[in-house]
Amino acid sequence: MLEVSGLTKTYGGAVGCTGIDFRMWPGEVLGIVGESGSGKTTLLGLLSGSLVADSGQALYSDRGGRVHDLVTMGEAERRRLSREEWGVVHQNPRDGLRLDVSAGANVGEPLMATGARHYGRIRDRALDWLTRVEIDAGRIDDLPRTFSGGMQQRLQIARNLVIGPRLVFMDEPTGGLDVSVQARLLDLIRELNAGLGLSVMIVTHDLAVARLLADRLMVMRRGRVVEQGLTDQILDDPQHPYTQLLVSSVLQV
Ligand SMILES: Nc1ncnc2c1ncn2[C@@H]1O[C@H](COP(=O)(O)OP(=O)(O)OP(=O)(O)O)[C@@H](O)[C@H]1O
Repeated sequence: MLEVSGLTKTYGGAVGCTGIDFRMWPGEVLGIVGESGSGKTTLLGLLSGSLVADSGQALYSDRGGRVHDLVTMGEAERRRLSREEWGVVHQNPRDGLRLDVSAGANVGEPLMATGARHYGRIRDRALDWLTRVEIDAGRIDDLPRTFSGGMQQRLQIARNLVIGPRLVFMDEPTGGLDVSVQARLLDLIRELNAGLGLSVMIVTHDLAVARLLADRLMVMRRGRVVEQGLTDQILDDPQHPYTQLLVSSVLQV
């Protein structure tokens, strides 16, 4: 579904990420781990369209089997893919929600953006998704600002998944949530991945989150991928000295 080679982004003289090579298959959860500043968010931004790469290639095969290079594709096509095939879940739900409209409208809007017009059906779909992410149906007309952090995060997930995306980018989706809320959210992401065959690229600095969710891991350091492979293999038998340090929790904060 995604084949990335030589992807590079610098900020002035500073390296964001460089020479990134990897592949991603449909239905897979790919975890990106590494210390702060290792380039995880930069990589996610390059793929999801919020940043522009300096060089490299990222070939994405869409639902219809058409291949697009995310580095060189036009803005109109990128917007179409964002609307119809991708989701982006931000660490801070406030970055991914509209706080001044109701929970129902937050979930309904992406449907309208993809052409849905029938109010009753849009509301039904929104209601269905609120229930799936365990938000009480009675809260459909409430503003997200009246929700707890965990509820806002689940609402952000519903807003992203209502259009039935193929690929969802998640940047530390459970960061800043307390442990029990985090556990429920991780269960939810797992269910959605298994139930919908959704592909997920998830950035986390938390190896326990990576272990629970990811089929495969990429370990980043100073803008480069130092090791990648099956999650169990990487965490149980790390080969690169940096991964060994990471796993032995010396670098975990
Ligand atoms: N807008 C920017 N301007 C200048 N440098 C930046 C910018 N964004 C990121 N960088 C630099 O690029 C490098 C990679 O940053 P990035 O945010 O991608 O890392 P990260 O692994 O996501 O870190 P964190 O876990 O702290 O979010 C860092 O050295 C960072 O200082």
